[in-house]
Amino acid sequence: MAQDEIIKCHGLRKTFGDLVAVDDVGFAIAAGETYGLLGPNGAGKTTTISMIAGILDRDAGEVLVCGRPHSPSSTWGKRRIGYVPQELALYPDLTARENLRFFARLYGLGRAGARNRIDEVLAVIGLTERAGDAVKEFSGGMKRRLNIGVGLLHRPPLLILDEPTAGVDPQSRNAILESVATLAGEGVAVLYTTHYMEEAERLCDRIGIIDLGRIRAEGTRRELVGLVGELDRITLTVDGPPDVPALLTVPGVREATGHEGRVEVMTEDASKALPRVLAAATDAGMAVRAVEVHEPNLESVFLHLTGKALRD
Ligand SMILES: Nc1ncnc2c1ncn2[C@@H]1O[C@H](COP(=O)(O)OP(=O)(O)OP(=O)(O)O)[C@@H](O)[C@H]1O
Repeated sequence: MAQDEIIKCHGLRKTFGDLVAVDDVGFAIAAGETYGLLGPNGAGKTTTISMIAGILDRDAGEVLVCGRPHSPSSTWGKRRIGYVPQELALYPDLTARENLRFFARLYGLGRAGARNRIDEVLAVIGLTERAGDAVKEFSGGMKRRLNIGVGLLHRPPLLILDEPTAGVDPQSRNAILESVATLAGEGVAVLYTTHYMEEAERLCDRIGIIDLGRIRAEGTRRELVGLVGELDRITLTVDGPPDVPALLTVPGVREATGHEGRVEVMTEDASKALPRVLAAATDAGMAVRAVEVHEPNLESVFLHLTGKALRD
């Protein structure tokens, strides 16, 4: 195994009667890396991570946690996984701290160790100030954050989050995304499922696009976009007719087209090409009035791969 590979799975398959919910799914996640499973409702995300977490039997395939085979009966692996399902598992009449204390005891944390860890976890999920309030007074997003906190108590090297921001308020959504980034920064491997393209783009180092139970493509955002041959587009608004041939000589520019007042430049990486394009435009005597950059997103990749939109 690669030295810092926390989770590796391959050939995962699960059927429910005639329905193949997950088919030949595999990926690996290193320490400190956030891997996103991006796909629409029913794509097979929950089924996949349930098999990895060891709460659902698989029909085929293998899961390795820190290099060791993992199965639903493996407590060694489960101790290394923090699994946060979509459903909340909290006691509404208890405070946030009491909930964490209860679960810390379940995990077998000693009293003193638990106290420190609970404080750390409350800070990570941004609920320190509300620690003494009953959970029934919390917003949906705060409950979701506390649920994540429960999954972190035993310091798992792998954190699995199932659509953690679905239906939460923007403030909690942001807090959740920031917590995940902090945890990854501390070396936790994160497996994150979502059908929000923006979240996958913002948070995930690598993304597996899943549809109808299969991973259709995998890579960084840029790799995925490159896979379908999509280019970044820089649009310049200029005075008068543009000098298109001058822009075509700029390194990194693949295409340029223009007409009175406007020119469009296609490039593999707009952030690299933009300064050069602007310099070339100025050198060629074009007066640039406005610049617009359009980078193709995962929505267009998903559409290209599956022929349908990520969200209906
Ligand atoms: N216990 C089950 N029995 C029968 N079918 C199931 C079961 N669990 C999941 N499925 C089906 O398997 C497919 C994959 O479902 P899964 O929940 O893994 O998708 P998902 O990508 O997580 O979607 P969602 O975001 O809606 O949870 C769906 O067609 C679903 O209806």
